[in-house]
This record gives sequence, C-alpha cells and structure tokens, in this order.
Amino acid sequence: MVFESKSSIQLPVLDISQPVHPSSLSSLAEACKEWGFFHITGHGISKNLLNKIRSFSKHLFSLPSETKLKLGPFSSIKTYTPHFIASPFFESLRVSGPDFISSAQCSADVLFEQHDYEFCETIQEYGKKMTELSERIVKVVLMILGDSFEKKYYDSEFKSCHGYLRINNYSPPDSLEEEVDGLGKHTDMSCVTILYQDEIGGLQVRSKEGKWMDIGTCEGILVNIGDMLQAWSNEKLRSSEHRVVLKQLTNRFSLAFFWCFEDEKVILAPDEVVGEGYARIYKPFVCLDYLKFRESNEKGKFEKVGFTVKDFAGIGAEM
Ligand SMILES: O=C(O)CCC(=O)C(=O)O
Ligand SMILES: [Fe+2]
Repeated sequence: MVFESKSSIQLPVLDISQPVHPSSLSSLAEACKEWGFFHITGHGISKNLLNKIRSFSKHLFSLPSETKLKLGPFSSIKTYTPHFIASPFFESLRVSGPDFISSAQCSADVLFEQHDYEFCETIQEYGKKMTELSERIVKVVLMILGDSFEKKYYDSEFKSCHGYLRINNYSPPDSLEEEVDGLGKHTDMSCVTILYQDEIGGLQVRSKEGKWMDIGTCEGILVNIGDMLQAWSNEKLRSSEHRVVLKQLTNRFSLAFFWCFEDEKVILAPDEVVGEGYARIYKPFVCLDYLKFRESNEKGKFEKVGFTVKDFAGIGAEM
C-alpha cells in the first residue's frame, strides 16, 4: 500500500523555564502564524509522571464499556466520551480544573468503585503543572504579539482563563491497509492547548495550502494555538488545523490540556492588537455562544470539517 508522501515540519522549541530571548520571539511568531504549533522544553513534566498517567489510562480504558458509560455521555457526570462520537477509534476522559482532584475523584469513584487516591493525586499534579505552564505560555504569546502586551493585556484579558484535561485513548484499527483517522481534522476551541503524544506519533498539521504534515514526537510536549486566540489576535496567530492518523496496530495515548476563556467573556481584539492600517476580521462574540455553535454543528459528523470561528464570528460571515 502506498500512501501519499508526507513531510514532517521543523517547529521551534521554546525553553519555557528561561526568560524568552528576543531572538527566539521571531521564530515563534513565524511558527504561530504559519502552523499554530511549537514545541516546549523545560516544562518540568517528568517521564515518571507521564508514565504513571499512561498506566492509569491503560487500566481505565480497559474497563468494560458498561462501566465507562456510567460516566457519559448520557449520564449526569459526562466526563467520558465513548467510541463513535469523535471517531470510531477515539475515547476520552475529561478532568476539569481548577479542582482537578475533585473532578478526577468523581470519575474514579464510579470507575473503580472506591477512592483511588493515587490516580486523583497524580492527575491533580499534572493539572496544576499544566495550569502554571498555560499561564506562562499565554504571557509568551502576548510578547510575540507586541512589546509590553503582556503587561497591558494579561491581567485584563487572560486572568480568568481556566483549564481542563482530556486523557485520550486510540484503539488500533483492524488493519493498516489504508490510512485511518484516529481523530479527524479540527481546530481546538481553546486559547492554547498543551499536548503530549506518546512515541507512536501520528499527529499531523495542515498547511495553508492544504497539505498534511507530520509532527515528530521527539520533543514530547507541544503547544497549539486555538480558535479563541486566533480571533483575539485578529489572525496574527493561527488556530492550527490538525488531526491524528493511526499508524500502528497498537493503542495510542495522548493528553490534551485546553486553556480557555471563561464562558461569559466577550472576545474582541484590542485596537492595538489589530494594528493600525489592518482591517478587523472578527465581530465581538461571547465565548460560550461559540462553544455552543460548535457543539450543535459537530454532533454525529466526526468525518466532516467542523465549522470554524471565522464562520461564526468573521466579519462578513453568513450566520
Ligand atoms: O491525540 C492527539 O495527539 C491530539 C488530540 C487533539 O487534537 C485534541 O484532543 O483536540
Ligand atoms: Fe486538537
């Protein structure tokens, strides 16, 4: 079987533990505009922590479907997304912040029929680290957009952001005779997403010309820009179109942490971010209204492109 040849892309790597050097801002700005992705190192997430979550994930997703379905999508808890919602191969458990421990506990109590302190505490540790990283990443992204934008806009616009984690399990297809989407083309609805994919890889990003490019696994942790920042930055940052292709006949594990605006926030690019001489591309919109719009357009259509933030709030877009 011959697949269309794929290329992989080289993304800049940001050492998030260090002050950002002005010289690295331009390559980050370029990557955020072109791909909406970059790598991070210095994130303080140990292999040991990732392996612990991976082994919990293996355990929980191997539980019988009847048990997992107690968590959703038709129960009151709604933390579990079963197969055949996002794709036939994808299932996921959601843990919401800022109190990750309570959220994890809610699911664990149902799944394991007893308190699993280790699971809850491990998730809490990961959620806390991801929260700190997200705050730092948003500050760096503001620096990319302009001198002193971090000081001007972080507190007023991004202080009330919140995060949630998705533990994702991809089941292997029956055969690899043709390319299989584990998760179809989409953009994230977040401001930024912090993504860990295991060594199997398969994450791809779409170029502006529509070509799918592989994203290597070597650096481990990735950041991608979501719809909210694309709109807020008046497209100085690109919300990446990405997907997951299943390449091996084994389970694939990933962790996606979504850093989002509060539901009631009105998203509107400040004049200074739009920039003098540039046309404003988005009308102001309420965060929750966009989330609802996406939800209503995506149900049962996992094979289709979801509607974008531009369809929703782009100036001149038909509603
Ligand atoms: O599994 C992955 O690597 C990507 C997951 C993803 O894109 C998402 O959950 O939005
Ligand atoms: Fe995604």
